[in-house]
Amino acid sequence: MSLPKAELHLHIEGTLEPELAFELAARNGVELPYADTDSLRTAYQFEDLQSFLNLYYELMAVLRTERDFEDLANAYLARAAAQGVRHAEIFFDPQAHLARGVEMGTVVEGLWRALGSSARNHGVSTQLIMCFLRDESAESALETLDAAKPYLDRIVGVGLDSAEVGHPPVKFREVYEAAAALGLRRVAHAGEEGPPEYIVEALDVLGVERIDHGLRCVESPELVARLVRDRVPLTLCPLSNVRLRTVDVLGDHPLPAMLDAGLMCTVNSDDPAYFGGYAGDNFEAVQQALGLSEERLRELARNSFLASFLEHDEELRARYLAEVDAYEF
Ligand code: HPA
Ligand SMILES: [Zn+2]
Repeated sequence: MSLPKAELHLHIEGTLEPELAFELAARNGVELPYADTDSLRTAYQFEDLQSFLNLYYELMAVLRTERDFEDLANAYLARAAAQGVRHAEIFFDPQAHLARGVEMGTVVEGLWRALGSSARNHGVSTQLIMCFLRDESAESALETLDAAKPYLDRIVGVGLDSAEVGHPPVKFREVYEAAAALGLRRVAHAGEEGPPEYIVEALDVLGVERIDHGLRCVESPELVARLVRDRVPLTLCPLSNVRLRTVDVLGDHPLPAMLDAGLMCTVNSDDPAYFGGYAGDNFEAVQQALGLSEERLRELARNSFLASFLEHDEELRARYLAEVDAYEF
C-alpha cells in the first residue's frame, strides 16, 4: 500500500533478504550453513522471539564491510520507498557487530553512505537509532554508548531490543540516563513478550518517548488509560506478532480494539526479510485481516509522522501529513 507513512520500528539487520545474504557471503568468503536461498527460507519458521533471534544473529556473519552495510541499507530504502515510506527511523544493533570484530565506525559510516543520500536517491528521509541488546550486560551497553560518541551527529536516539523476558528495562537505567545527558532521544522494546510492567518501567525509569511493540499493554486497563492520556506512541508490528506467535492469527490482532481505545498506534515491519513483509505489506495485511477503514489507515499513517523524531524539520513533517490527507485509496 502506497499510503505515505513513516517507518518507526525497523531493524536494518532484519532487512537482510536471503539473496543478499548469499551475495555478501560469497563476496566476503563467509560460509553459510544453508545450501541455497530456498533452504535458508525454510528456516524461517519461528516458535518465539528467541528462535528468530538465533537466525537473525547467525546471518549477520555476512555483514563485514562498510559497503555491506551500505548495500543492506540501500536495498531496504528502495523497497520501503516503493511501499510509500517517506521517512524511516532505523534501528541497528552495534553489539552484535562489535562482538564479531566489526567496528562501530564500519557500521555507522557504512549505513550513512546510504542514509546520507537517501532523501535524494530514494525520496526517504532517515534517522538512525542505536539499540542496546538487553540480554547483554548494562556495562556492555555503557561501553557501546561510549564507542558511539564519535558518531553522535549521525544517531538521533537509543533503543533496547533482543530477548525481553528476564531483562527488564530497569537494568539499563544508567545507560539511558547517560544517553539523555548526551541529548539522545529514547525508545525501548517493551511488552512484546514481556509483561505490561516492563512498559511502565520503560516509561518511568528509562524515560522513553515511544514504546516499541507495547502489545501487552492491553492486559492492563490502567496502563492503557495512561498511554491514551499521555499519547504515548506504540510502534506495532502486526506481521512480526504473527510470525513470532505473540498473536495466533492476524485476524485476532488487538489493533482495532487498541485504536478504538484511543491508543496512538503505528504500523511497522520490524524485520521484514524474516516476517513476510515491508511497511506497506503490513498495512495491507491489517486492512484485509482486520477490515480497517480508510479513515483508520489514514489515522495510522498520520500517527507515524506525529510520533516520528522530525522536530528538527517541522516543515517536512507538515508536508508529509498533507500528503497523507491528500492520499486517495
Ligand atoms: O522483534 C524484535 N524484538 C526484539 N529484538 C529484536 N531484534 C530484532 N527484532 C527484534
Ligand atoms: Zn523490533
